[in-house]
Amino acid sequence: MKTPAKGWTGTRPAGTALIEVRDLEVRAGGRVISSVPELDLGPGECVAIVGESGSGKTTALMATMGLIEGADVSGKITVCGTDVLSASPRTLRAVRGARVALVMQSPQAALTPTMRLGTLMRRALARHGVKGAEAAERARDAVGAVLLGEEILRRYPHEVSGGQAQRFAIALAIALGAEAVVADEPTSALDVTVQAEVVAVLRRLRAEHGLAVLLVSHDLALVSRIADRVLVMREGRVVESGQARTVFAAPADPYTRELIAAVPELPGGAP
Ligand SMILES: Nc1ncnc2c1ncn2[C@@H]1O[C@H](COP(=O)(O)OP(=O)(O)OP(=O)(O)O)[C@@H](O)[C@H]1O
Repeated sequence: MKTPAKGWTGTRPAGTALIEVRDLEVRAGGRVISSVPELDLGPGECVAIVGESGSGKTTALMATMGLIEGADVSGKITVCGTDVLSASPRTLRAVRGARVALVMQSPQAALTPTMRLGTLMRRALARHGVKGAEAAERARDAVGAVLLGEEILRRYPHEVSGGQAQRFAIALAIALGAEAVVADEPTSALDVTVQAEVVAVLRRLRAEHGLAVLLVSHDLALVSRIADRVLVMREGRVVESGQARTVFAAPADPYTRELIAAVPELPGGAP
């Protein structure tokens, strides 16, 4: 029998997480800009990293995906069984391309402006060996899964809204068979109603497709609606981590209390 994972990460057997981070440290300019002692993301789970601007959230996420440049990264990072710090760029690209998808703040900027979304999806699928009728079916299913109509596939990036572009980016991940989405502030460029749509889509995909989500956000209200577990970062360190419900109901660290107090929608937040 496998040994259960330690601490707040729960009772999942060791080695079954999609993403496992231990003793991560990112150093730049002679200081530690981000350190995460322990982070596990299992199938269908949502883990959120929260904290003020500059606290090291994005750096932790980028290091996990093997995307840090100009800084030293140490520790142990495993994504879908791949040791990120020793893997070749090619292996890392394969993991990021298909099994774990990155969703950034402004997906529109990442879409080729002269290419219809359907063409873009077909090409991405073709790169992974999926063509013809199967590609068409996957594309239709994936846009349906993020609650977009099929006509989105005939549009160009400038013809869709920010929320639709964000959902399309998630659909692309689903079509490629991603098991996890790693999202950096996926809703911060969107207005409140559209943010709610993106959150609803992520929740649905977790429930129906078992999609795991690793989320960076400074939006605690959003995190409280979607995350199972949360890490609170300040000045490059994790000051508190645990089950989201527990952290939001009874924050142990004064900084977490401060963050929560600033959000009126949260219990414990200012009226
Ligand atoms: N390559 C680098 N070299 C030096 N400093 C860096 C580097 N990358 C990030 N930093 C610094 O590390 C700190 C953490 O940055 P990071 O972007 O991870 O914070 P964040 O919590 O995601 O903030 P935000 O919410 O504003 O994106 C910042 O002070 C940033 O300026």
